[in-house]
Amino acid sequence: MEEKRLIRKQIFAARKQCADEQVEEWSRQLTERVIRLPEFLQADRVMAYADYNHEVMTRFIIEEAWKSGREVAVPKVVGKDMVFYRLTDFSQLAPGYFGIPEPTEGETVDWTDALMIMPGVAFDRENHRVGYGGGFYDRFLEKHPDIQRVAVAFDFQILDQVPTEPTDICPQIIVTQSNIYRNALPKGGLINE
Ligand SMILES: Nc1nc2c(c(=O)[nH]1)N(C=O)[C@@H](CNc1ccc(C(=O)N[C@@H](CCC(=O)O)C(=O)O)cc1)CN2
Ligand SMILES: Nc1ncnc2c1ncn2[C@@H]1O[C@H](COP(=O)(O)OP(=O)(O)OP(=O)(O)O)[C@@H](O)[C@H]1O
Repeated sequence: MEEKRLIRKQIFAARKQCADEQVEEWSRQLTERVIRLPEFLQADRVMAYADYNHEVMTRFIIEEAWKSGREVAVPKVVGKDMVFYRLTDFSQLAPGYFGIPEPTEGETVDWTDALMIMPGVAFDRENHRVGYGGGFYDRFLEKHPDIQRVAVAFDFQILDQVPTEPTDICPQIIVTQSNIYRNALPKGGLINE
């Protein structure tokens, strides 16, 4: 869809403009919110992603998860699917699909009950999500309905409205450096924490 293409273009440009230090600072702030969520505290398993190109850095969330004894996995693209591999050290990652850091080898996991930290390009306050357009998360989540979905994004990735499709699976919670959006509340209500 043309509108999604324009949104991706706009957000990629904004992400590119951010200084590395800014991305890191916001990612650290956002991590503090994520690790205080009851959903995170209750999770034994965290399905994260390995960031690239100024996405929200997941390194601090992953380190916190390890520190508190939680298991962590990250995705690798295999054909049209994502396969999650257990991650115990960042040295297990190497540039893969479109240069995204991916696990090179190791143990795959098939968790049905876990907390997922989702990436995304843009979101709106009703928790609709636009990704890179591969449909990887929608296809994976369709098969894993019990996985809790927490998206992470910078404030500039939250738009008034983003286009949706019937196959989209939205995050239940979006965390930015300054807000938490929960779609269980009316109109995806805003909670300041
Ligand atoms: N860090 C990270 N890992 C992830 C995702 C993600 O969003 N972030 N994914 C989430 O699905 C999956 C990979 N999905 C992708 C889907 C399409 C393209 C792609 O076509 N990239 C091109 C064009 C980008 C564009 O301009 O639209 C490129 O990078 O050149 C890349 C990744 C799995 N791993
Ligand atoms: N459950 C599904 N089954 C089959 N096709 C799907 C499914 N979910 C999405 N698709 C298709 O995948 C394509 C990309 O979907 P979409 O634009 O929503 O990707 P995205 O969520 O932005 O990307 P990503 O999840 O990779 O970040 C679309 O053509 C869509 O119809």
